[in-house]
Amino acid sequence: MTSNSADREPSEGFDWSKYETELGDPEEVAGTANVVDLGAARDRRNRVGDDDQADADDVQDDFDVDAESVDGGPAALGGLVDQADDIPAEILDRQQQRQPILAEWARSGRAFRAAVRHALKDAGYVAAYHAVRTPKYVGKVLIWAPVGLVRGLGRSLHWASAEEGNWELRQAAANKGDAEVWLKLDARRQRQSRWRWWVLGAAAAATTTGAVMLTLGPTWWRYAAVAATLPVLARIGRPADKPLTDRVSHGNRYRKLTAELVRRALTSLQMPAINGPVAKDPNAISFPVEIHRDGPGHLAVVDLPYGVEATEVVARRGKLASAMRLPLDQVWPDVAPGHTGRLALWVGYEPASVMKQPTWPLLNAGQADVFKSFPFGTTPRLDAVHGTLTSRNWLIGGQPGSGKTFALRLLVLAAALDPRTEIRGYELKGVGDFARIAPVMTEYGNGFDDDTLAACFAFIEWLYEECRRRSQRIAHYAKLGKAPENKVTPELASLKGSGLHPLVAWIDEIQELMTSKYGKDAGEILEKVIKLGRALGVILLIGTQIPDKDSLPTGITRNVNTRYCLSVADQTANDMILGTSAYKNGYRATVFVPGDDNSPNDAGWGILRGFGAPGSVKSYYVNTTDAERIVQRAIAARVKAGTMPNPEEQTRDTAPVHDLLGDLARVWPDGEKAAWNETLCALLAELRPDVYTGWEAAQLTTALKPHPAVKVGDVGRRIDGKATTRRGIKHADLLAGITERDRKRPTG
Ligand SMILES: Nc1ncnc2c1ncn2[C@@H]1O[C@H](COP(=O)(O)OP(=O)(O)OP(=O)(O)O)[C@@H](O)[C@H]1O
Repeated sequence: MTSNSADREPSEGFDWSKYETELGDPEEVAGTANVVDLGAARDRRNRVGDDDQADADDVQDDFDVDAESVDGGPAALGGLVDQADDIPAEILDRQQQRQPILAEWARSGRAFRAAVRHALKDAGYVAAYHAVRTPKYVGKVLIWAPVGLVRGLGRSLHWASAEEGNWELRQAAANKGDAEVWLKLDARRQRQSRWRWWVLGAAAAATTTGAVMLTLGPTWWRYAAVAATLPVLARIGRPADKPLTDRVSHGNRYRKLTAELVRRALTSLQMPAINGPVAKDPNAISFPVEIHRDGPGHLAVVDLPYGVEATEVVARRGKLASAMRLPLDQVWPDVAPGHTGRLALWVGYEPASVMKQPTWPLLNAGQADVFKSFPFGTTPRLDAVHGTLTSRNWLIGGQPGSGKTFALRLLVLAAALDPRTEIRGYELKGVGDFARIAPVMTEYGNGFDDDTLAACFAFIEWLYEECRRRSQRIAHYAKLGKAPENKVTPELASLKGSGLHPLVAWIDEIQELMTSKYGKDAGEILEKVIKLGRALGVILLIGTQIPDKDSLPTGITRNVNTRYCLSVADQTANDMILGTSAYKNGYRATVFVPGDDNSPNDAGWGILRGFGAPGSVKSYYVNTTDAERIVQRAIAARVKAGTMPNPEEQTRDTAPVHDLLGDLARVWPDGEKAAWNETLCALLAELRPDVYTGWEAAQLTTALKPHPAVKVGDVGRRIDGKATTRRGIKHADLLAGITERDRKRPTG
C-alpha cells in the first residue's frame, strides 16, 4: 500500500495522502473493503472545501461503486464518456442529432421518386397478378356463392332466434332441472330475439324491394348487383382454408430490412467477435439510427460489438447476402462515418443488375472542367459518383467484357468536353472503340502491330520529355508568383501559349505494349511520367486486361492514385488494381460477372478507389452513337476556343507550344502605339523564358516574317530628351496580323 500512497505524486491531479488520511489506515480500509460507512464518508465529503470540489467528485466515484450501492439494473446504453461540462459547447452543438422533420423518403426528389416508383410497381404487380387469375376466381365464386346463400340464410335465422346467446346456461339449468332459472333465461332470449326478428324482417323487405327495383331498372344494374353480391356470398360459402384469391407472394423479391433480420444475418457470419457478445447481450449489436428507406432500398446503420470493424463485415458480403436469402448485388454493406465499428448496410428493393441507371448527365448538354469533378458513375443506390482528372492518374482494370474500355472512353469524353484539354492516346486492342473521338485528339493510334506499338512507345518517351518541359515552365511561373505550390492552376491551364494546358494521355489494353519488346523501357518511363505529371497537368489513363506484374509493372500500380477495378477473376488481379489488402478488406471486384453486348450482367460495375472510401460504382453507359454526339459538342466548343487539333499534323512538337503573335499581344506595354523589338524581346523572355530567352531584335524580325501584316520598321523614341530610333512594330499591325492569322486557320 505504501507504494500506492506515498509514491504517488500530487501532480497526478489527486492528493492521495490527504484522502487516505481522511479514510483512515490504508491497511484497515483494504481489510474492510466492502464495509465503508457511507454516512460518515458522505459527511467527510461534505467537509471538503470548495477548492477541492473537483477532487472530491473523483472520490465520490470510489464510494458509488461499493457493494451496497451497486445498481443491479441493466446498464444504460450509450452514456456520455465525459461529463457534458467538459466538452466545449460548439462540439456539443455539433453532436446534437435531431430527428429529421420529414421521413427519409420524402427528403429528396430522388428518394421520393424512388418510393413512388416502388409503390406503383408493387401496385401494378398486384393488379397484373390478379388480372391473370380472374377466370379462376370467377369459377370459384360460382361454386361457392350458392353455398354461401344457404349458409347465409341459415346464419341469419340462427342469429334472429338468439339461441346462441345463453344456450349453455339454459342447458345447464335444464340438466339440473332448475325450471325457474331456465324460464328466466328463456324469457331473456325471447326479448333479444324479438327485435332481431324485426331487423331480419326489415332486411328481407329491403332485399325484396331492391330485387324488384333491379328487375325494373336497366340491365347493367342487375349485372352490377350480381357482381357485388356473388363474391360476398362466395366469401361466406367458401371453406375457411380456401381463399377465393391467390396470395400475392413477394417471395424473395424484397425483404424488408428489420433489426432482427440484420442481427440474424450478422450472427450467421460466424464471427466469434460478434457472436460472443451477442450471446450475452442482444444489444451488443445496436442501431444508432432507425432503419429507414434510402433511395430505392433500406438502410440500416449498425453499431457492431466493441472491437469489430465494419470492414470485417464488408469482407463477408457473400455470407451476409446468403443469410438474408438475397442475391449478392442486392446487399451492399459499407463502412459508415462515425467510427470504424459502424456499418451501413443498404439493401436494395431489387438487385442492382436490374435497376435502371440514369443517363450520363453530360450526354446531351454541358461542358466539363478537368479541374472540377464530373459525374462518372452511380452507386447501387443510384447516387451519382463524381470523379476528377486533374492531378489524377487512373488505372482501369478488368477481364474482357467487364466494361473497362467504356469506362476509359467515358473519361476521355469528359476530357473532350473541356476545350482546353489536349488528348493523345492509343488503343492497343485494334478495334477502334475510340475512333469516334479521334477528331478531337491530337494523336490517336489503334492496333497491336509493331508500328503502332513503336508509335505508342515513342509517344511515352515524348510524354516524359513533355513533363520535363512543363516542369521548366512551372518553375518560371512559380517565380512570377503564378504557380503557388508549383502546380498547374486553372488560370495557367487556361493561359493560351503557357504550354501548361491539361494533357490527357490514355492507353487502352496497355498489356500489349508491356509484354512487347518495348515493355521494360515503357514501364520505367511511365512510372516517371506518373510521378512527375500529376503537378504538371499531365493526366495518364490506363486500361488493362491482365493486371499481373509482367503486364503492368508494379512501379505503375504503386503510383497511380485512382483505381477502378471492374470484374476480375481472382484476388491477385483484384489487389494488383486496387492495392494490397483490398480483397482482404472487403473490396472484391471478383463478385462482378463480366458481360457482353447480349447479356450485360455486371458490365460497368467496379470498385472505385481514390475518392474517399472505396465503393461499388457503375460507370455511366455511353454507347458509340452517343459518344459521337458528345464529340460533335466537343468539336463545336473547341472550334470556338480555337483549340481544335489539326488532323493533318498529328505531330509531337518537341518545341514548346507557343503562339508568337498571341504572346506579343499579351506582353504589349499598356497604352503604347508602337514598341521596339528589344523591349518586346525582354518582355517575351519574361513571359516564357524557355522559348524566348536570348532572343534579340533581329530574331524577332525573322520570326515575324510569316506574318506580312506585322511590319517591322523604325520606331522613334525620346530617351533622356534625345530622339532615338530603333526597329520595332506597331500595335495596330500586330492586331491586324492576329486577325489575318485567325482567318486563315482551319475551322475543323
Ligand atoms: N457502364 C456500363 N453499363 C452497361 N453496360 C456496359 C457498361 N460498360 C460496358 N458495358 C457493356 O459491356 C460490354 C463490354 O464492355 P467493354 O468493351 O468496355 O469491355 P472490356 O472490359 O473493354 O472488354 P474487352 O477487354 O473485351 O474489350 C459493352 O459492349 C457494353 O455493352
